[in-house]
Amino acid sequence: MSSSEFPSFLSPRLSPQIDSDNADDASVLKPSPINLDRTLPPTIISPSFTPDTVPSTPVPIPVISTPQPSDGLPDVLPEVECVVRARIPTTSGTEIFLHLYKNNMDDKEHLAIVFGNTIRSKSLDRAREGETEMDRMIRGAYVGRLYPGRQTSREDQKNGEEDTAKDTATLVRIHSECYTGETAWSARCDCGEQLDEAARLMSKENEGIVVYLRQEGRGIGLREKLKAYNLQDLGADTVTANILLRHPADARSYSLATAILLDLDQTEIRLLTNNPDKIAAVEGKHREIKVRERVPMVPIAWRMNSGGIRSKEVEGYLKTKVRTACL
Ligand SMILES: Nc1nc2c(ncn2[C@@H]2O[C@H](COP(=O)(O)OP(=O)(O)OP(=O)(O)O)[C@@H](O)[C@H]2O)c(=O)[nH]1
Repeated sequence: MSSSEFPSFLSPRLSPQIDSDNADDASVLKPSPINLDRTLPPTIISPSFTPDTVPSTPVPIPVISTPQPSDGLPDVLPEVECVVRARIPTTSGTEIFLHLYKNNMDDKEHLAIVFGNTIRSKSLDRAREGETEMDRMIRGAYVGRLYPGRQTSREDQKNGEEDTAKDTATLVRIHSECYTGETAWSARCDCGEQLDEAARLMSKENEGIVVYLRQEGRGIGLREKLKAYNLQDLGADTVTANILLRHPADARSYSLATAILLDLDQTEIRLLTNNPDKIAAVEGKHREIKVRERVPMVPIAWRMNSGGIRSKEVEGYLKTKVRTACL
């Protein structure tokens, strides 16, 4: 199947209403060119970064040597346990398996969105004392598919679940929750678009994992992020706004993602990101996981004629983000 045959994975978003009788209104919605700061290093703003056409499938970049881990990686990974898993048929036609985790670090419900039916959680499959077959099926610890009247969690092993040897590392995206970008149609960032793009690429491979971490607003939470937006409207960039609020520029941590990936039996991955800090952080202090390749996430707005989020706010956000990017 060619990539063009895959359904769009875009979630329903508000589309601008253009009044055809009023050409002036329509011109307001025209995309404006990205005006990258001239002081950025040439390697980041080279023409290869904004080519006329960018392949819809990004070109992976092998990770030869991992960047030095940033300070503060924990010596011991948190403990995680997948407490429930469920099949989700999606609007694009792709089926995903949502894995909900608990952990010994916080009380949040972190998730793994698993594409394909070959990746399994070790903690989910582990037998629980005293549980019945029905208990196992209700918490999602079954193989194959559920159907009315099914009696056992362990049947159906070969029903659509082929144990074929893999020759490529799994495509993984570590995604931090962004209520504004994913739910409130925000054009201040491209988080929702990046989640959709990750889903599109994983649907294409019929395999992949989005680890969805509940660390809203680069870890400062929604309330503080909204204050940061007001500071941005007052002229600060996204990093300065955090600092003015006495928060670190980026308060996220990825050790839960490392632990969740290990629970899903992943030790070698291809990581979808532009953020160099994520590579070292997700590999863990003791290199529990190896990132074989980095797959860039070029914003759709930077691909010629490809649509994507356009607004003066998202341009400011991307401009700040590109300073730390490894595109
Ligand atoms: N504090 C703050 N957080 C923001 C802002 N805009 C988006 N976010 C949050 O940033 C997170 C996404 O991080 P980004 O830095 O955009 O991207 P990334 O995940 O580090 O990098 P990629 O893997 O390349 O996408 C989400 O949790 C968003 O809620 C902002 O202006 N201020």
